[in-house]
Amino acid sequence: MAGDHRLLLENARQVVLVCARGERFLARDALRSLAVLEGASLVVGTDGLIKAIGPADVIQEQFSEETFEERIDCSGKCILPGLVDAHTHPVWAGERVHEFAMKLAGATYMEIHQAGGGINFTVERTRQASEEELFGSLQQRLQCMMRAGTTLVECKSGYGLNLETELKMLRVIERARRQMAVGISATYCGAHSVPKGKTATEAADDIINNHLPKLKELGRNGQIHVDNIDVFCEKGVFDLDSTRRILQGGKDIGLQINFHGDELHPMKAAELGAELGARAISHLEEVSDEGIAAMATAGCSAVLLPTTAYMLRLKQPRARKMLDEGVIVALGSDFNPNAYCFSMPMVMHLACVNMRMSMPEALAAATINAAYALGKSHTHGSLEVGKQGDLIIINSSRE
Ligand SMILES: N=CN[C@@H](CCC(=O)O)C(=O)O
Ligand SMILES: [Zn+2]
Repeated sequence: MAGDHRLLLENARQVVLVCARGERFLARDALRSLAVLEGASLVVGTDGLIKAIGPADVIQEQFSEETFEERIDCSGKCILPGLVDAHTHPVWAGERVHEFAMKLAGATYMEIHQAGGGINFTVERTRQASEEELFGSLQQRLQCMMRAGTTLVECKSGYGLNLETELKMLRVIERARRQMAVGISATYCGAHSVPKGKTATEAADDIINNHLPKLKELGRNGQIHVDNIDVFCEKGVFDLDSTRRILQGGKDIGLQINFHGDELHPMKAAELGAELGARAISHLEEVSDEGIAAMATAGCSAVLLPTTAYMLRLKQPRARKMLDEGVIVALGSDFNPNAYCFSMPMVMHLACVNMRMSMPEALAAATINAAYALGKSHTHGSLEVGKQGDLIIINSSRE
């Protein structure tokens, strides 16, 4: 039924705005208390944007003459912004359950990787898979994420490594972006691993000379929209020099830098990211003190991935140190064949228990700060007038 507005959420016990003054991120003291309204209503317009939020009686009075396509009685319930998942690898074929058994028997992530398993195992299977098959599994995975409250998700390529398969993955992500009711930030991750038969330098040359020009062309004519460039900067994968060249190449064609760094070995990835103006760096289990300070100064966000440290039995990233130093801390599920988690609530829980983040810090990290990591905190990540009407209603009266 047509109406003046799409949606009226009435009389919620609590509306957790997260922030209310147009903040692009929350850090330091701003994380101590999030913006919350009690006994409030919220209106979403036909354009999908938030039109009004306020005390239930004020909204009722203000909109008394207007019609809504849908009204939901939120008495006794709590409204939150949709969750933002800042790091996922959701396009792939081929299970890696056998590797879980190997890890349980003592093998490390890198031992499996160097023996041709891990990412390169998934690359083989993903190269063989049809676009239709990849789209079908992506659709199902995104639906699972949405059911757990995610409304904006970063999606990486990176199981193709050659141009043909990287483009196939990016087309699949583009199709989901156009067809599905979830926000997507697309990341080109052609430097996720060094392909068989190439050195890291050769792979970097191929990316810079062949992949990036093609992405630029496809972006220009509107065929594929890519937001971010990623590299797995790690000992035995891409060293600091190759990482720098690839990220700079991506930045030169207008992509935001958002990469894997300082995960298994200290690489000075954080220092590099700060220098290059990176939006975000993920993992950071092995980040240096200098790297943390550089990220705080540069406004480069840290995307922490509690499922990785849990799955691989790594030491936890130093979330408390980062928060104390003023780094913008965000969270991601890292959904991939090695860390099979769709749920940002589970990620927030692990962040609280294992990384010692407070509940408000975890919620900000999974909303406004994750949106910042994707360059989308002007439109996503909090409930404020003019922002996207992405929200979740939970049958619980309090934040
Ligand atoms: N560390 C690199 N990439 C992924 C793992 C991908 C895989 O193992 O397939 C991560 O973020 O955890
Ligand atoms: Zn990753």
